[in-house]
Amino acid sequence: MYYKDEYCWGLLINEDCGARSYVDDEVVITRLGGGSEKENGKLVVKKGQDETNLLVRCIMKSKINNQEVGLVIGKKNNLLNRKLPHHYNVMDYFQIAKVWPEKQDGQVFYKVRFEKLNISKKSWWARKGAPDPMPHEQRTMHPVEKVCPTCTTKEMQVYKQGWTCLNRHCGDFWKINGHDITNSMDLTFHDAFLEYRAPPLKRVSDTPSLVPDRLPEIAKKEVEDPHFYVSREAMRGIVCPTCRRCIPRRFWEGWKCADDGVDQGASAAANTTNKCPFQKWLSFQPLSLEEAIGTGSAKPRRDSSASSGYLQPEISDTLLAPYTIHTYEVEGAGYIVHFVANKEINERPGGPNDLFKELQDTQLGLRRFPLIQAMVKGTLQAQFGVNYGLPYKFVVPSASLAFNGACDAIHRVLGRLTWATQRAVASKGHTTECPNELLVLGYGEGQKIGYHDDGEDSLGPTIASLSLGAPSTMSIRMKYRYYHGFIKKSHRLLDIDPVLPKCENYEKRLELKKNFYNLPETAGYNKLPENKEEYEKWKAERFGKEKNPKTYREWWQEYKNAWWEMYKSIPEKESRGSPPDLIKMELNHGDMVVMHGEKLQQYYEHAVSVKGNGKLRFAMTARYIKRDKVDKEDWPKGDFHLTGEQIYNGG
Ligand SMILES: O=C(O)CCC(=O)C(=O)O
Repeated sequence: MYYKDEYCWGLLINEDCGARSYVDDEVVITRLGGGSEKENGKLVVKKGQDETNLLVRCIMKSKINNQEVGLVIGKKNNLLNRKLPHHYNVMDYFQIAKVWPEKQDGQVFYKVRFEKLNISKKSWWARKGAPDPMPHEQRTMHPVEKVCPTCTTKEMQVYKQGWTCLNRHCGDFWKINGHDITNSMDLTFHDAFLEYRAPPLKRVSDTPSLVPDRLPEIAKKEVEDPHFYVSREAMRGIVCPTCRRCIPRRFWEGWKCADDGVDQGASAAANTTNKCPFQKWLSFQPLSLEEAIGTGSAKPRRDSSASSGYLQPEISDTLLAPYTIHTYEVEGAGYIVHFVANKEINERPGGPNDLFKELQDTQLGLRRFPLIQAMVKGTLQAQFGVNYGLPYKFVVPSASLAFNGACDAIHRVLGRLTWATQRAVASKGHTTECPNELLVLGYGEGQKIGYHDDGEDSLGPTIASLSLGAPSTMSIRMKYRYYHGFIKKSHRLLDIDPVLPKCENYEKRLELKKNFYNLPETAGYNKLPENKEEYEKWKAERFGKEKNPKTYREWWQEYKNAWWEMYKSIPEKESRGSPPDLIKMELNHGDMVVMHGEKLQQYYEHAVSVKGNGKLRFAMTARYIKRDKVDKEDWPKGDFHLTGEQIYNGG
């Protein structure tokens, strides 16, 4: 359901709309989603709904206030017995004719009957050969109505099998002729219930078209604003004027309807190939640095972490001058080095100011990739990207470009990040591999990348990034499961819990763990097994011998009980939310960040958002990808040879 202000504005009907779900040329009946699970291929209602349920509240509010609802039918919905043209197909505006509770698997849940608003016109999804619709005034069919003898509610007959009271608080609810409906699956809708038409809805608002034509407005905006292409509005999709398909803005250059060049996008998910020739390329005028940064974006040279309740960095103006260096020690995980740039660094020939300009003047091939973990398969990332060198997770291998042949700016960025990688790690007395991959991300107005990690097993432990253009904030926090000690969805306790410093209930959790492992009281968190191997070794030593009076299962059960006892004793407000940010870094034009430590990616996650009204930001992130994790034929893509000015020495 798409809802706002507790109004239902739109609904997607896809697979599994529940028992008796129904779609014809004008009527749609569906259950309000949520609370059911598939068991042996059958949808079983596990959790009931009542009037306090958000979806029920939204649908009721829309019904009472005569709010029309836009319906979208998904390809997986087979109630129409026809092949639908797209993955998701906009039907039309509907009115909510009836909302009522039903009972199944011992749970009460809600159903909705929608009626198409404009019934004077044949629906595009109407059966082949269906006659023209009858005028509204000739539709006289109406279901029989009865007054419930127990609660006096007047109710229409919904089911063929007989009349039932649909007031869920009445003793006669879900009874036919005084008998409980035991097998609700046998019920069918009465013909009159399907065929009656509610009085036409007085439309309350000037509802926008469900298939908006944005092209005239885009043409106007492009004339008014030479930087329209990075605006929020320019990031939205359009409807193809040729084939009526929704086209997301997949390309930096604009919109293209055909699927060519889309490897894992929405069309791949829908398993279709579209060859429509329509494309709309935007006009581009490069942004100056001032325009990209935007007005009103404060430019603190110190991280927020340096001045508030976050993890404090160690600050040095001399370590790698002219950069100011902020070093964050993330105990038990690794470290983060923030290279804070300044005017002198940025203005040097070939430096960040020049790079920002050159990157805009180059056709980089930026495009939006599908999110790896998306609720709806094929959903695209907000920002645009292009990958150089060995392929990284966002792209299919063939989409990564070789360093050889990349423009000079890319090589200079690589030079800077190679230098930053080596120097940051050397400042802590370590060494690391040089990068062989570079991901360029282009962010438009207000865009952000949500919390994620770069912790794939194909990656080395060091990640370096350079920020150009608009300022942004990088936030780093512990992952939910490590912060709380259990998995969010299943509430399953972590068997290998590292009990990291600053996690929730640190002391109590550490004490329980030390008891569990029989560790001395003085032992720190770093004595706990950290991986499966260490854990299995401990388990074999302790429980492998017959003489142990307790089995591992009993031991674990006792620990689990004690853990949840401890958890229950903590006020809910303090213990269930998202983990707090540990570090907040202000990334300004020319800044670089190096994260080092495998565990940093394993236990922590980071997010970056463009600040204020910043309009354009490039983030260039260099990593080392382990060659053996990549197809041999892609290896040459990671080879490069820097010459002259491309080699950076920190000036
Ligand atoms: O935008 C940035 O600075 C960082 C991008 C990022 O998190 C990534 O590439 O994984």
